[in-house]
Amino acid sequence: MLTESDFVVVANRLPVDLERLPDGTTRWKRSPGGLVTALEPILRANRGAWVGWAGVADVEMDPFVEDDLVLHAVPLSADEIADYYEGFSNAALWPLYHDVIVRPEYQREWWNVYVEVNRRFAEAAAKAAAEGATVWIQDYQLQLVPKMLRMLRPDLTIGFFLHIPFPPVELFMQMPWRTEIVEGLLGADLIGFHLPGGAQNFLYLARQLLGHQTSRGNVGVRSKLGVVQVGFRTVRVGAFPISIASGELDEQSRRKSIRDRAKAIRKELGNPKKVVLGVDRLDYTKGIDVRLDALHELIAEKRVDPTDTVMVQLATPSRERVDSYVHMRGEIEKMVSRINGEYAEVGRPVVHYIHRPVPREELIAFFVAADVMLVTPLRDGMNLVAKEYIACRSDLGGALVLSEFTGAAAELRQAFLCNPHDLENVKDKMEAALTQPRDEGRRRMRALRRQVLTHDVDRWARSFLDALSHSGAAGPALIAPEEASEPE
Ligand SMILES: Nc1ncnc2c1ncn2[C@@H]1O[C@H](COP(=O)(O)OP(=O)(O)O)[C@@H](O)[C@H]1O
Ligand SMILES: O=P(O)(O)OC[C@H]1O[C@H](O[C@H]2O[C@H](CO)[C@@H](O)[C@H](O)[C@H]2O)[C@H](O)[C@@H](O)[C@@H]1O
Repeated sequence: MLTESDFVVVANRLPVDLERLPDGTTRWKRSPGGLVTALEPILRANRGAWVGWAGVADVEMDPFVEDDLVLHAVPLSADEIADYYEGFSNAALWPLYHDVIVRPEYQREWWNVYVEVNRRFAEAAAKAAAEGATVWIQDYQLQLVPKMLRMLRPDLTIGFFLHIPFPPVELFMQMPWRTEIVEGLLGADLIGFHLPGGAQNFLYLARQLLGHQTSRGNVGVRSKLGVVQVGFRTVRVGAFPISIASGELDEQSRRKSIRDRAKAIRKELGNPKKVVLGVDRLDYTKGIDVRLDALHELIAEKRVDPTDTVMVQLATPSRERVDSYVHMRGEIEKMVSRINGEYAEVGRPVVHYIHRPVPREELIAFFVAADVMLVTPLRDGMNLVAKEYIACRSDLGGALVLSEFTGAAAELRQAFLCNPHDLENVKDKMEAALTQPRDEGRRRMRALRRQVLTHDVDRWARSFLDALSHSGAAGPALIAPEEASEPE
């Protein structure tokens, strides 16, 4: 029988996905995102557990251990996936929080199921947590869990982190269940956002919408936390920009096998003078259409030569049953065909488009191979791809074109920053990145690397958890991994 844990992470997804194989059997596939990499040492040192959905419908099982982590699978039926995940999370909250790039749909039935599923996650977390434990809830899919969990388990220290932007107040006010959401979040002891702006938007709502007393000064980055007084409880609000396991990626990208593969990729692309790369989930927030439009016009204006420049767009399928994603996929694929139809030669496409996830090592080789990385979201909470590209460029080569509307732009100031709503500006920045003098490129990349290598995901997790351990109702601080004895 598994014991209760002193540190529990609650996220929509488990760090493993259950795969159903053609012969009817199943297996767990590890999906080592940045979050699990960052939290693994703390999870291990604190008898940690992870509560989340297995990625497929109707998985009901007792808690189990996988790769030394205790996993609690929260079952979701096919209808719940449609209403809670595809519906309320990804067709209402996601577009609302990303500047209503597409119109959010506020369906009452989706909301009811969102409440029900949040309750199930809260109950699972309450079961997994030991007396006085720390529970860290992740992201927009679970905004009601902090309050629900506090009602079930007032002894816990509860943190919440939002991975996507928290929208301007005027947009948030569209949400029919806006009061419930702000109240849900206020169940936490510490609420984290990527940027101070998100934290300040939230403080304003806590004050104006719910009438709580709040601090009024500016929130800092990993400093100067805001405060909301909720009865006798003090809730803290702060900005903690997430990052990647940059040291590990730097090390991997230096390996000979990766360098050789990067050369081979350039060769397979026909050894063009310039390789331009995009790497995204296929999501309308990512501005894949913006960069294709820009490339198309640059070629038409003869500012880019399609015989010596090649673009590769790696696009992981995402949320494929949500209408806006289906529509956008069609649009992107038309744009790729149009550019190739007008400018490609037989056997030499201008845009290579791959609608599949790429294995990690291959992805790193693409980062090493690319002269220009295009990250052009219309809005993005952080954007880890931008940081991954930089971590992979120990050669100080390459150039990053980065949208000002990403969280990453606040830190990566030496990138070619662009406004994705201004196509001429995107074109100018792409051209500047393609033609930058070598020394300027090295200077920019050196500064970008200094930022990314000193601010890794471990620092992100520690800064949040340190602030949480110092928050009002906090129990004992978590054990730092180096203080803990080795697991048996
Ligand atoms: N085509 C792809 N193949 C493999 N991994 C991908 C692909 N596209 C994105 N990824 C990975 O998914 C993660 C995306 O994180 P991020 O840029 O923060 O955006 P989001 O979480 O919104 O998708 C990165 O770690 C990136 O390397
Ligand atoms: O779980 P999915 O629906 O397949 O979506 C994948 C994840 O997308 C979002 O990522 C965000 O978090 C990143 C890390 O903080 C950040 O860099 C990025 O800007 C965000 O978009 C989402 O927030 C996650 O919950 C999803 O799992």
